[in-house]
Amino acid sequence: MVFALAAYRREEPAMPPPSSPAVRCQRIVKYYGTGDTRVVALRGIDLDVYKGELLMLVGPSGCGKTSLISVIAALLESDEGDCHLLGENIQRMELEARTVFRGRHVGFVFQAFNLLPTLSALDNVAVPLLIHGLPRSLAETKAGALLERVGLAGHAHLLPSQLSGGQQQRVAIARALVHEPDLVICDEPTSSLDHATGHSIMQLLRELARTQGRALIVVTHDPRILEFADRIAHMDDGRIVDVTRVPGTSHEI
Ligand SMILES: Nc1ncnc2c1ncn2[C@@H]1O[C@H](COP(=O)(O)OP(=O)(O)OP(=O)(O)O)[C@@H](O)[C@H]1O
Repeated sequence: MVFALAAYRREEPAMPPPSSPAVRCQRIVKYYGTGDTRVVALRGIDLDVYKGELLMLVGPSGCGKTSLISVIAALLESDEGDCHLLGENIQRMELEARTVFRGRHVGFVFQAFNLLPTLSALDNVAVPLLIHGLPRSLAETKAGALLERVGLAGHAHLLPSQLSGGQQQRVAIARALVHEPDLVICDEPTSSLDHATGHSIMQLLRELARTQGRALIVVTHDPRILEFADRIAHMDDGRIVDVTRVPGTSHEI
């Protein structure tokens, strides 16, 4: 499915032109299963994603979006081709090095928020920093600053169940960004939110990515948020069939 594009407004300051890509996929092929039951999920994907860029990945169910972001994040090994993240071929790394590299450089935002229900908003955001070995007081200071940045300074000590869906997604965004990753991967970040909340979440994601030069990949079925993209990669049957540049973008790649 190829989404129609309308005219878009641009409010953020222009970013400088990108240099080397944060993500470079070359001829990525992914199979599941063997023999008669083999499914070809990715059929030779070439894709670059640049720092400061928001790339949306769209297409019908089963076209390979989840497989592609999983290969990019090295959660899934491809069967052919290479994927470089920040110039590193992470698929070729040992498992432990790959996990450390992913933990340091990639942040994730999911449709279902995936917050830990017994931890406060502050502690949820601090978790990645504690995992990276930061002292608790420093982790909490950083987490608090990011909660403030996403507009939830007054909600730090509330549990996820005491927050609205939009507020929970803001906490999830703060958690995804607190360790300052170079790449943020968002899987359907707005699909459980109403239109206005989804809009404000996308605005926040784009601002936080752009001002800090991060690369953002957003998988979505939600045509209402396409206006936030710099580029839209349309997938079908394991291929990228079209890449649309959204009018007004400052990136000349
Ligand atoms: N673990 C698996 N085992 C077998 N086949 C799989 C597996 N995961 C995905 N597939 C198949 O691979 C193809 C691509 O799936 P994928 O989940 O990447 O698509 P998608 O575009 O993310 O779909 P959706 O929008 O529904 O999440 C589909 O045909 C799917 O059925």
